[in-house]
Amino acid sequence: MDDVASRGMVLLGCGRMGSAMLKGWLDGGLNPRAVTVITPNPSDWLRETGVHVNAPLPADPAIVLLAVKPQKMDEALPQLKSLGNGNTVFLSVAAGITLARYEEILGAQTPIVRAMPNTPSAIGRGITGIVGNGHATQAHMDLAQSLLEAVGQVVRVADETQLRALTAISGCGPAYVFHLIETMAKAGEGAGLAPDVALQLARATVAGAGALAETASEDPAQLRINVTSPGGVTAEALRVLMDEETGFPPLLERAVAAAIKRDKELSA
Ligand SMILES: NC(=O)C1=CN([C@@H]2O[C@H](COP(=O)(O)OP(=O)(O)OC[C@H]3O[C@@H](n4cnc5c(N)ncnc54)[C@H](O)[C@@H]3O)[C@@H](O)[C@H]2O)C=CC1
Ligand SMILES: O=C(O)[C@@H]1CCC=N1
Repeated sequence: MDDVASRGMVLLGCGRMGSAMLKGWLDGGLNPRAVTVITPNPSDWLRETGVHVNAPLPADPAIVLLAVKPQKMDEALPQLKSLGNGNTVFLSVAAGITLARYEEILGAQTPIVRAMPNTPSAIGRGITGIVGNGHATQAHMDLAQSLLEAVGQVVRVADETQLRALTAISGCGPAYVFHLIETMAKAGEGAGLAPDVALQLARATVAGAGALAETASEDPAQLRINVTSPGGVTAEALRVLMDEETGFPPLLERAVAAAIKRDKELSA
């Protein structure tokens, strides 16, 4: 982090993901004057942080965070080409775009780390997978990891292809869980509860179960069994949800396969 404070950091794009990460770093004590953000539409929050917005680039920043949409990368990234092939690490959170594609744009000697975070990073509860190219040294990987740990847990994956599956599970996963909350609330309404009560029940149940799954010594399967009284009520619901043909297992398998297919399309 001393290196970031002295050489500086650049953010390309500062929407939901970029802001969540920047907030974590600033809350952790990073000097805003060490940060330069390039973004066409800076938010009020960003302007008030005291970072440099759309200012000239530092000559040799320690790190560049790439946080534009994958579809914007080809248009946005070439402006940073002068920082490639040096000792600046490029840390990308964009889905789908491969290390090889970054090397094509920035130069083959550029240290690049691909990362896939998720939106709970906004409250310091994210989980991010990372993988580096051949020029990302241990020190570069450690820098990327320590920056990402400011917003949650970090796992390193052995090779880039695994980032696809990780994206489909933890990158997209919060959306699946939010949809579970929505659909539980809807089902509660359908069964006669007031909408606000149904939403409160669904939200607290998912949050409470998540916290229990994270802290309990038992694994999730045992926690499920703990809820399921033999011959009781939960068992009947689980008979539907755990059905091998029509329940969660085949449904989630299809959802994950669809996410992976799209990730492949984005990297084509
Ligand atoms: N939202 C999520 O849950 C996750 C998103 N990601 C990745 O993070 C990246 C950003 O996603 P979000 O933050 O959700 O999108 P967003 O739309 O909130 O932010 C993108 C930002 O890039 C800016 N931008 C557009 N064109 C630009 C240009 N030419 N130069 C500089 N900035 C430009 C936009 O103004 C915007 O502020 C994507 O590549 C996505 O794949 C990764 C993990 C999770
Ligand atoms: O939907 C997307 O493409 C990004 C990647 C993971 C979460 N959001």
